[in-house]
Amino acid sequence: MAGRETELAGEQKRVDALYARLDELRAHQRERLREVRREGPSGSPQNRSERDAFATLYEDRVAQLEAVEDRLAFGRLDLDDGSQRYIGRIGLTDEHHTTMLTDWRAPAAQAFYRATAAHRDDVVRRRHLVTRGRSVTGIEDEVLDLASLGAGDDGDGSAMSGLTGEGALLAALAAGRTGRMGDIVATIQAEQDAIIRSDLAGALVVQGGPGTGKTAVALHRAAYLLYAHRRVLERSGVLLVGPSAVFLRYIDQVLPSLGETGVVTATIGDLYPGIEATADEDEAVAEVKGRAVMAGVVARAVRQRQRVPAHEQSVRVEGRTVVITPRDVQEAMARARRNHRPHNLARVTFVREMLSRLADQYVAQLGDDVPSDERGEILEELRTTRDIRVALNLAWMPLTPQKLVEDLYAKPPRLVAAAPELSRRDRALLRREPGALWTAADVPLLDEAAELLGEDDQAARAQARADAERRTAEVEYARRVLASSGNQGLVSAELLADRFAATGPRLTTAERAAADRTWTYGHVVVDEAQELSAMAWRMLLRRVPTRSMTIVGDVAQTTARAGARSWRGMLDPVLRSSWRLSELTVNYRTPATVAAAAQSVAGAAQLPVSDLRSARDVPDALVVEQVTDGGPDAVVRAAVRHARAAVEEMDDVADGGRVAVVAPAGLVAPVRSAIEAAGLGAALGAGAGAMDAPLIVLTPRQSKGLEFDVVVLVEPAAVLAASAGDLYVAMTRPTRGLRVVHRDPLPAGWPRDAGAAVA
Ligand SMILES: Nc1ncnc2c1ncn2[C@@H]1O[C@H](COP(=O)(O)OP(=O)(O)OP(=O)(O)O)[C@@H](O)[C@H]1O
Repeated sequence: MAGRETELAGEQKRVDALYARLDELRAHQRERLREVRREGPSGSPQNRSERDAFATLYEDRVAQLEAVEDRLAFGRLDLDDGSQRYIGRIGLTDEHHTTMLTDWRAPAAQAFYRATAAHRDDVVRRRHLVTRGRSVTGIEDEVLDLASLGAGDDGDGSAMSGLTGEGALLAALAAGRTGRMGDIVATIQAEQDAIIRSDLAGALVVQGGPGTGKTAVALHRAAYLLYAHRRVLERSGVLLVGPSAVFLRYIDQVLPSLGETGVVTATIGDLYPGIEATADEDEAVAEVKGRAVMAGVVARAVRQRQRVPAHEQSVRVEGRTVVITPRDVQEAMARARRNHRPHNLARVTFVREMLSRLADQYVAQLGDDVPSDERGEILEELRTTRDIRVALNLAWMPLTPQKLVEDLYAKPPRLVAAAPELSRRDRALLRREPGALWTAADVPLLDEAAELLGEDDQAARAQARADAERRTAEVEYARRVLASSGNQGLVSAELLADRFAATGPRLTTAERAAADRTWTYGHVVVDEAQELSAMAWRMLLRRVPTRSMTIVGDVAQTTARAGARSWRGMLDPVLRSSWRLSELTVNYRTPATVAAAAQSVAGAAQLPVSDLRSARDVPDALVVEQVTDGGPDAVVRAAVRHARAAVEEMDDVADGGRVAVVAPAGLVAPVRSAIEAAGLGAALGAGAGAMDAPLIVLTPRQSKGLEFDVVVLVEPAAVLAASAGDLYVAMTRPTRGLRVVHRDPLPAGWPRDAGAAVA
């Protein structure tokens, strides 16, 4: 015991030194910030912009140093040469530039996550430090150099072989949920670490059952890539795509806690700047819109706006007649298409060619040689003649993506012509009045249309050239400023150039990227990727031409009808075979009893479930109550009873505790009303901040990707009837307990002995 106390005291001393250094750095940055601010608003605009840029820089750095307060240091490696290496949230050096703390993402930290007794990587001992605030409250050692141990001791003591730092891990898993996802930086497991540090290049697909840490791994990988490839990714940006706004809010603290704030987060519906996809949509309609054939439908719809007239048309211009002939139109079209430019851009060539042909007719009637300036006037006259304008528009209509897609939905003959491969029923599903709100499934179609239509981008291209030149000059200037101010290494010249606001407020990379439909990112992370339709994949791949992607999901949890049933089926057509697959196999969330029941039910429903081992079990994790009498409201009343008991149970959970009632869509409103009627309304969350409240009522679909301490699941058979994936998702949300209330028989595959039955 005395040995342990001594060890703890030793670690406390070391941790104190690290926090002291952190405080020193914070004070230093704050002082620099004060100095910059003290200089006031005088000086040339150039000086002012430079000062503002440094002020923002110091503010960011202070914020970053503040964000690493919790568990600053969490590990120690004892190495063969007798040295010790402390692992933490960021790297720290002392005033002599000697390393005090190694960033968890640095190559030197990798052994903390990967070393095993079989592959020690020079590690004699791995130590996990447990801290609360700035106090060291525990240490947990794993001795990897077995020669230094007695026989029979594996130096690990894990209940399940392969888990590292089991005590710290189990403590993390058992902690109460707060409604926000936390980082796992202190307890990343080896199979997760291999994915996190996998190469930047190419598309990496991570398949794993529920609770295997896919979301956690995806976020830590984003932080790792930004660390390891900062130069490239800071400039091009990283995009993270998630399934819903609630989900994005659930995860929004993880990257900042890892010191990264520049990642753009979006749902598929957010990816077309200027379009707000707010309307809900029937699954069947979304499925049709998501089919790969819709790319051909949109392409045909565009092409059908290029039409050769059936007859000649004579037009009077200034007392003379010119004739628009089908043959001229056809030839002008052929010329316009030659460069394969998008519709609206090729149209410029078409119109120019047609006007030139009409001008030839006009000039021929004048008989004399016509000087070139007069030909210009004739061209202008023809261009502004109404009948000619109408005829040329009918032949080659200028279009916005919105108009094209809206017309497809609103004008049945257009859809018949563009989509012969769709059945009458499918086409009827797409029918919609003009002016209706956009849905998430419309966005990939609009994006497809935007690609094929293009914008008249001459002005935009000139602007882009000017911007690029100015940017090069600014980066060069920033480089000189960094060199002369001794700030190299703190920030890249590119980032500092972003901050120089010489011409009004300048946007960060993330802001610029989010506002630009044609932005191409350096890396894209997709979570719950199994839900994306074929059309959504096409859109996403346009955002990342390098195909540097992290794609995480579980094809057994697919609930969208347009989503993936297998990765190969969904990704081969868009990525060909240029993607690699990794699997996660350990469930860290759900108690083993609940996970086993969910696997069994999902297997019976023929879902392609992955192998899954569970890191732990919890006593009485599964409770089932069958309601046999009392009318249809009885199930709702039983759900409320369980919800109340669970919320009360959470009072004893340190640091949080969240309860969700997951019910079939038709029962959500009755459950909500019953909760309010029972006086539990104050605990109930709603809107964007719903996850912050102690209690929430959700459909299975809305619970996707989220987790709660206790889930009360209402009528699993009804959930299954809508979608087997929905039931698998709903059953695998709790970290402590699943309470099931039902009248209808339990779904096939429900283990007979699973769950303490309540009468
Ligand atoms: N190495 C780890 N250490 C501590 N906690 C972990 C670890 N890996 C995963 N977890 C925790 O397990 C839970 C599930 O993780 P996560 O949500 O990332 O899983 P998922 O695979 O995305 O699940 P789903 O497919 O069900 O959405 C989270 O609370 C996460 O913090």
